[in-house]
Parts: sequence; structure tokens; C-alpha cells
Amino acid sequence: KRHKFWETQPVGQFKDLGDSSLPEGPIEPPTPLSEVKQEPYNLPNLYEWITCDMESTEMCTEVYNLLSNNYVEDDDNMFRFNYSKEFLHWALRPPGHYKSWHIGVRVKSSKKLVAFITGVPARIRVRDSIVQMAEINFLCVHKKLRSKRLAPVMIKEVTRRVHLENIWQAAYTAGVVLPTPMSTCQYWHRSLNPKKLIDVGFSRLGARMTMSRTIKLYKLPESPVTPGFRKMELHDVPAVTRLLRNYLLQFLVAPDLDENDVEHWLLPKADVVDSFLVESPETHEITDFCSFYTLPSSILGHPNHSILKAAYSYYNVSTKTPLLQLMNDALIVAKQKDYDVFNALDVMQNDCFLKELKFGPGDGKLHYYLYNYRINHVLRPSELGLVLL
Ligand SMILES: COc1cccc(CC(=N)NC(=O)c2cccnc2OC2CCNCC2)c1
Repeated sequence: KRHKFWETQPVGQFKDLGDSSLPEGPIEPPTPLSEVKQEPYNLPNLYEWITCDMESTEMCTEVYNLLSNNYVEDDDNMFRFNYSKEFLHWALRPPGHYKSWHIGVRVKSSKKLVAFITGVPARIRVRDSIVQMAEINFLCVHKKLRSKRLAPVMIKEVTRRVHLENIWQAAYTAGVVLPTPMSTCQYWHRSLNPKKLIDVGFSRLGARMTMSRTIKLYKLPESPVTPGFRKMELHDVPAVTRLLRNYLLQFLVAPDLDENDVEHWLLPKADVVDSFLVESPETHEITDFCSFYTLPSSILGHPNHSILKAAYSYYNVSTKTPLLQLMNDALIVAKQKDYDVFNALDVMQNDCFLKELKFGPGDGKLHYYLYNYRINHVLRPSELGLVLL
């Protein structure tokens, strides 16, 4: 189906796929900053731009409410992402963030927030090149304002504000196919609370399975089995940074994280991000790492459950403990913390534990995109070392 807007943008076009005469790298050169449009794009008359100060509790609440009622739903419209205020406050303020990249649209008369889009800066390595990019996320238009062609103007406005900071590439994901995925990943779910998942229709009772048999199938030990498995702490940042930087080198696309980034993105924050490591009891060396972020979903229209508590696999490194055992310990602590389900994409080396740890395939795909950067070969998920929130 035609992509009226995306055919006008510097993104890989379907017609160019396979044309490896086109060089890998930026599609368009940077524009001199003086030539970047200085004023915001025009919005339909009733609406105005607002820069959302995510340090303000009221603004965080307005953004939370917009997303909680209007953001991404699953294909059957049974669940809707319910990012918490604390999560948004964390996700949008990494080292070097720009307030101007937290963009809202509100109704001039009522001041009601009706749309949102964000960018955060990230250093992303693509093969051997480190590229300063914007990670674009949380594009949301109020349900009542859909198909007014607001999304293209919001994408153009965040692009314009990213250009003003002399950044010319971006990365983003979507559940829909646009020109042109750099990789397409499958998502997987591991039941932790199978009874609730079946009650709310997230999972179905397997054929020839009883509920008690299903509960037994997903049962986990009370506590992690790996000696030296513990929560990450501030003093672990240098060692975790070394471990993670070295591990991510094997992937064709991965974040280039320094200690400041690791401190922000991976230090545990209650109900936002959890991270654990294995410190060898003999040598006190840090040999392995695992992490997940907390992204609940609203359960739409269910009489006795309103929230699905979900953990999303984030960055994991195994150098001594088998990844299978490390991730099983992650499942165990997620169950201890009362998560209903543990989600993962088939990126990095996740394929090696998904089936064995009783993950089931989800009913959709997550497509990864780069803006203004051509990659000649669509990446296999196992070549991708990037997890977006
Ligand atoms: C269970 O509640 C849902 C509520 C809304 C959408 C979906 C399906 C879905 N679209 N899932 C994912 O995109 C997904 C599945 C596994 C891991 N990460 C994911 O997406 C992340 C990364 C992209 N931004 C959203 C969160 C499920």
C-alpha cells in the first residue's frame, strides 16, 4: 500500500532493496544549520505546539494520561501500553537529552494535550561507524484526532528540532511495515502467572491441558540458582560498562554506551528498570548481567483485572553463566516481583533461550528502522543489539 509521506523522506525505499550499488551510510548530507527551517511546522488551526517539560509533575501526568488512553494497543485491542510517569521521566531524560525534543500538541482553547512525540540522543554503532542519532518514540495522536494527517507533521517537527541540534540520523520501531525495515523481530512471551493470563485472554489454555497442569508447567524455583547473582549497584557501573561494551561488539547495530549511559539506563529503578549481575564468589569478577524494564499494559474492559504487569527483556550479557541459566534467574526474580509475563524479542542471542525457557511466540512483529541511513542488507534479529523502550 502506498506510503504517501514516507516516499518523501530520506529512508530506504522498497524499490532500492537489493540495489547494492547504493552505498551504505547517510542517504542525504547534513544541511547547513542556517538552512534548517527555523520556525515550527504549521498545525491545523485549532492546535498549537507545546514543549513538554518532563521535569514538571503536572506535565508528566498529562503525558501519562494521553498515552494511557491513546497509545499502542495489541492487534486485538485487548491491551494498551500503560507506561508509568516514573518510566516516562526516566526514558526521556538520559544524559544529553534535549527538552525541545519532547513535543506535544494541544488544543489552543482548552489547552488539552492531544498528541505527543519524543526524541532522545543516542550514540549507535552501525557496523564500524558510530553515528549520533535520535531515538524516536511515543508517537501518539488522540483517538479522536486520527486520520487528520497529524502524525506526518509531528514527525517533520521532531525531525526539524533534531536537525537544529546538528543530528541527521534517527532510529525507531513500529508494529507496522513502513519503508524500509532494517530488521524485523518476532516477540515472545513467557507466562509467569498463567492463570491470570488465561483469565484476561492474553494466553489460551493449551490443547489437552488443565489449568493446574498449566500452572505446574510454568512453575519456577523460589529464588535464583546462580551463585553470586545479585542486584546491580552504583559501584558496579564501570565493570558492567566494560562487560556490556565488549559483548555488544558482536552485533552489527548496537548502542555505544559509556559509563554515564550505563548509570542512567541500567541502574535499578523501582518499577522502571531492574538489573542483576553475577559476581564470582571466588574472584569477585563480574561475569554476567541481565536486565528487564517494566511496562504494564491496561487490560481493556475486563471485569476483575485492569493491569497486566509485564517485564521486557532489556540488555543481557553472559560470559561465564550459560545465558539459559542467567535468563531463568531473570524469570525467577520477575516472578518473585509479581510480574504476570516476561516479554522478549528474538534479538541478540535471545533465540538460544526462548523455546527452552517456555516462551511462546507473540502474534506480531516489531520492525526496526533507521532514518537517513541506508543499510544494504536487512539485518537478522541475531545481528541486532539494540532494544528500544
Ligand atoms: C500486552 O499488551 C500489549 C499492548 C500493546 C501492544 C502489544 C503488542 C506489541 N506491540 N508488543 C511489542 O511491541 C513488544 C513486544 C515484546 C517486546 N517489546 C515490544 O515493544 C517494546 C519495544 C517498542 N516499543 C514498545 C515496547 C501488547
